[in-house]
Amino acid sequence: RGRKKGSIPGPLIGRLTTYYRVWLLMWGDAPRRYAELHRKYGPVVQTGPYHISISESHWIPIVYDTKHRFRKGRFYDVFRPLYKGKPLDTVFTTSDPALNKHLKHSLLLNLLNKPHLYIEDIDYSVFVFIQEMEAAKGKSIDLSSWIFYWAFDMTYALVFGDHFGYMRSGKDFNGMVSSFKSIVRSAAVLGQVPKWCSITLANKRFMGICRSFSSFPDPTIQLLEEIERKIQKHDTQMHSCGKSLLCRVLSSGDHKLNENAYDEAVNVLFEAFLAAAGEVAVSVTTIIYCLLNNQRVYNTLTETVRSRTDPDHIYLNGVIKEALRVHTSNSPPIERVVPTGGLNVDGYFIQEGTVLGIPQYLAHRDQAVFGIDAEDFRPERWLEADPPTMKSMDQNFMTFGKGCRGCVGRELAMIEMRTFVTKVFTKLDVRWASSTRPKTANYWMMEYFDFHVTFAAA
Ligand code: HEM
Repeated sequence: RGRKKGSIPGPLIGRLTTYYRVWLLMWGDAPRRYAELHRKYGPVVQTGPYHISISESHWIPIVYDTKHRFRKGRFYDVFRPLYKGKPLDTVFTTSDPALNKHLKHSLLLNLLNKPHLYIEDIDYSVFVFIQEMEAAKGKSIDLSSWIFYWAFDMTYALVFGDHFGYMRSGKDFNGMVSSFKSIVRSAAVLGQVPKWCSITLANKRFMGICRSFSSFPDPTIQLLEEIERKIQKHDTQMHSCGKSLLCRVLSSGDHKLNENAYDEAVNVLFEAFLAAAGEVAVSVTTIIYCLLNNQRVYNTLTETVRSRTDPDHIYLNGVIKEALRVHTSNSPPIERVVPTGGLNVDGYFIQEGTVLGIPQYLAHRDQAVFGIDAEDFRPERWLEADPPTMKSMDQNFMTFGKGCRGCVGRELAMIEMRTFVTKVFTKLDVRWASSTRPKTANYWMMEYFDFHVTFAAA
C-alpha cells in the first residue's frame, strides 16, 4: 500500500477516511463534486487515504499507459459476477495483463474484428425500433427506457443470435434493464470501499440471502443462467444461427471436454453482453438529449442524414463525439494504481500503490484543449480543428477510456450509434413531449429519468 509523499492538498476528511469517496459519489452528481474539489484545491487533490484525483491533461497518457504499468485496482472487484460460488474475473475487471490479453483476444477474434457479420443484426434492431416508434406516433414515450430496450435486444442478437424481445413487448418484461441500472449504481458506490465488496456483492452467503428475495435486482445471475441455457441449446443442436458470438466461441467444441474452456466461454459471453449493452444505451440517449436541446444542431444533422450528403459521416461523428464529450457516461474518475517505484511528475512524488484517477468530466472541459467554449455542445469543433488541436482533443477524449485498458468495443459502438441515429432521423422527427426536461444522475453511468418525447414522421 502506498501513500503520497509531500503535501498534496485535499479536504482533511478525505485524508482520514475512504468513506469520504462514498459521500462524493452517493448523490449522483460526482462529476460536479470532483470539479468543485479541483477548483478549491488545485490540479492534484487527495480524495482518500490512498487516492488522488488529477485534473491535468498531460497526466492522461501517463496514468492510462499502453504497457499495463498502471493496473486496475480493487474498485473493479465489484463488477465481478459470482459464478460457481466465486467471483469471476473478466476482461474488464481483471488487473492481470495476461488474462486481460487472453480474453480480449477471444472477443476481438470472434466478434469485434468481424463487422460484416453483425451489420445485418444492427440494422434489423433499428428497423424494429422505428416500427415501434411509428406505431406510437404522437404518443408520449419514455425514450430512455426504449433506447435501453433497443440496445439490449441488439446486443442479445449479436451475442446469442436470437431476439430478446424487449422492443416487441414494449417493456422490461424480466426486470433485467432496471436491475442492470440498480446494480451498476450500487456497485459504483460500494466499489469506493473495496472491503465492502467482499462482504456484499462478492460474498456467496450475502448474495444467497439477497437472492431469496424475488425483488432483489441481480442481472448478473440472470445473464449467467441465460448463457448456460444457450450453451446447452447450442450443444443439443437446437441453436443454428451460426454467426453469433456464442456460435463462434463454441465452434471448436472444447467447452464440452474441458471445464476451463467452458468457463472461459461463459466469461467472454457475459462481458460481451454486459460491457456493451448499457454503455451503448446510455450513449445514444445522451446523443438524442443533446440534439433535442440544440435545435440548430438537430436541424443540421437531420438535413445531412436525410439528403445523404455526408456519406463518410463526418458531421455525425462530430455530433456523437461532442455529445459524449459534454455528457460523458462515466462518473467517478477511472482509476489506476501507481506501479513499483512510484511516480514523479510536476514536482509531485506519488508512492507505489496509490490509486490515481483523472475525472473525464474535467479532461473534457479543459479550455486549453477545447477552447473557451469547452462547456458548450458544438459538434463543429471536431470538424474545424487543425491537426495539433485535433490531436490534443483526441488525447483528452476519455469517453471510451484510454491506454491498454481502453474500450475494445469502440468501433462496434460507433457503428451501432451511427446506424441508430442515421436510420431513426431519416424516417422520424423527435420532440420533447412537454416542457419538463429529464432529470439526470451519474453514479457510474449517466442515467436519465422521465425522458418523455413524441415521434412524428420526418
Ligand atoms: C458507446 C458505448 C461504449 C462506451 C462509452 C464504452 C466505454 C468504455 C470505457 C470507458 C471503458 C474503460 C473502463 C475502465 O477503464 O474502467 C471500456 C472498456 C471496455 N469496453 Fe466499452 N464502451 C462502449 C461500448 C462497448 C461495446 C459495444 C463493447 C463490446 C463488447 C465494449 C466492451 C468493452 C470491454 C470488453 C472493455 C474492457 C477492456 C479492458 O479492460 O481491456 N464496450 N468501455
